[in-house]
Amino acid sequence: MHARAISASRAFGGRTALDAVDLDVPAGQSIGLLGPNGAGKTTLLSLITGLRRPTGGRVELFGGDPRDPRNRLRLGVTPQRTGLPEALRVSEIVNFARRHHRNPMPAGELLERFGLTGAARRQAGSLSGGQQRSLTVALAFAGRPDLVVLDEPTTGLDVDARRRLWDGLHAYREQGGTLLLTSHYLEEVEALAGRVVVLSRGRVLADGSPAAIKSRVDVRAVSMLADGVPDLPGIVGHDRDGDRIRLLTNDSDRLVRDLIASGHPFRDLRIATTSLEDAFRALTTGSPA
Ligand SMILES: Nc1ncnc2c1ncn2[C@@H]1O[C@H](COP(=O)(O)OP(=O)(O)OP(=O)(O)O)[C@@H](O)[C@H]1O
Repeated sequence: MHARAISASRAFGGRTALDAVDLDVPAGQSIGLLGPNGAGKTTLLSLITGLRRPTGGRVELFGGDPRDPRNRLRLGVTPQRTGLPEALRVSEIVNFARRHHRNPMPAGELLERFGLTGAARRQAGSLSGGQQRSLTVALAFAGRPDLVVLDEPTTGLDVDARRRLWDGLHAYREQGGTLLLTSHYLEEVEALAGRVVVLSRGRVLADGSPAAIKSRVDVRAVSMLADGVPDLPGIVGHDRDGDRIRLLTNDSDRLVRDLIASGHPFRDLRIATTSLEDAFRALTTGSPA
């Protein structure tokens, strides 16, 4: 097991950010941590990477203490926000990272993998936002790590830059690497992870294949002008905006058929996709606020 959280909790002051979370990260697996803002994803990563200690439970990295430098040397990390020394060239930054490791990846290979070959001689400050992000992710791979932990690797990147970065991550996976990443995008964890763990309010809500998670968070909103909420099967949550009632469901076709058959009076029916945040709330409470 490359990393493990055993009933791990973390509080900040009186506030619980992580609440008795169990997570196994076996060698060779790619895991996507998905969850709304404030779910505890970054906090969990900070425990696994040894930046913070749990206030309850235990966390192991390579079977030992995440703060032990011997374990951390086998780890590659890209935090959510990072700075680059703007005046240094890309190749200088890459070599600086490589020098911390005994058997680093050749600089050319690393740049090639993340689509940065043409930028090797440029100063970091002159790169586009996407290239800077790709470089900070690439640096996590400099030491041929056994486990790579990435916090929202592609947030803010355009579609092309995101795909290029995904290609780099796929290459690592194909060589047997172990990946733990957070994301706000279901599409991203589907593309990169074989397993998805959904966190919400500091707890694990769901843990399964991307397809299984997708079917649970694929929620539609059937909304209408009506007086009350109909009592029908398949409604996983509801809310109200003035006279408009929004019914959340995993099967909008069936809900509409049942609604009409029930004779419940309504006007101005609309069907819309929902945000992932809605889906998480439906998963958490069965009834979004
Ligand atoms: N250093 C800190 N001091 C106080 N509270 C904190 C600290 N770090 C995190 N928190 C709180 O812990 C909770 C979990 O935050 P965390 O950053 O782990 O969530 P997240 O899932 O990574 O969110 P996001 O997707 O926005 O990055 C939040 O309520 C946050 O406000």
